[in-house]
Amino acid sequence: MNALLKATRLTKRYDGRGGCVDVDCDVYPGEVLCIVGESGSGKSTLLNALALRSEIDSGALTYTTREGEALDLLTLTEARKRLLSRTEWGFVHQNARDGLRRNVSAGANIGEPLMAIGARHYGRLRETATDWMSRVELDAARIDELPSAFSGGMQQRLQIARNLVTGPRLVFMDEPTAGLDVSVQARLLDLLRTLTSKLHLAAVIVTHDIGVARLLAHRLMVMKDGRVVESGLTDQVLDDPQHPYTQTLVASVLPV
Ligand SMILES: Nc1ncnc2c1ncn2[C@@H]1O[C@H](COP(=O)(O)OP(=O)(O)OP(=O)(O)O)[C@@H](O)[C@H]1O
Repeated sequence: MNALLKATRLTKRYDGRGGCVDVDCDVYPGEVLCIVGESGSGKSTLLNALALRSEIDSGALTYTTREGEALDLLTLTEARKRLLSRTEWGFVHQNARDGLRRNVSAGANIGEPLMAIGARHYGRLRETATDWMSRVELDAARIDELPSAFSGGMQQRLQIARNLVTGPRLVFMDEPTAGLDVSVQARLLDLLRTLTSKLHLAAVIVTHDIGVARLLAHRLMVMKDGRVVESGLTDQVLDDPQHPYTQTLVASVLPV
């Protein structure tokens, strides 16, 4: 099976410091990859670089489209990047406020990405939005309410619906459950696991929470000081960590 997204020696630094360095990474169709590591290890920098949300210093990055076309992402025109992010990708922000439009209704938040790729039939847009409200376990009767009327966990569900409504193949998520109450977090993780599996969705998820990674990820990449120090199948990495840093990370969350 060919990788959907392939990064080779990807480097993004800030004035020669921080960021991420020489990262190799493959994401396969339907696979959930979690990037874990402590604060400042370079997780968000890498995620933003992979999702073309920041300039990359060096390395290679390719993506294979639905049609099987291998795109060199680093030489893509802005128009093509936009199309890619509207039709094949999603990006879920840690803070739902960054991924939702505050002054339009929940339904419009879900319908807008479809309109951006040409959908115009109001009745069908509303029907799809209603359907997606239910799929992310929101009360569809609240379709006309503004995002601010929903709780933090519900807003995150809305953001997920807005991202998935166009049927992307790859979704990037930056700490999607951070900052939520534990019980809200657990339900959201459950939903994410169900959706990624049902939709055969590939996802790259940044988290500092090993518990989140254990629940969601097929594969893990452990980062420290901007570099990947260990990667592999989730159970393998967490049950038999090889790098001393991973050992510390795993030991720090073992039940006492
Ligand atoms: N805009 C920036 N300007 C300068 N340095 C930055 C910038 N963004 C990140 N860095 C530095 O790059 C390194 C990696 O940061 P990054 O935010 O990618 O880590 P992270 O693992 O996502 O951390 P966190 O979990 O706290 O978000 C850190 O040393 C950080 O200080």
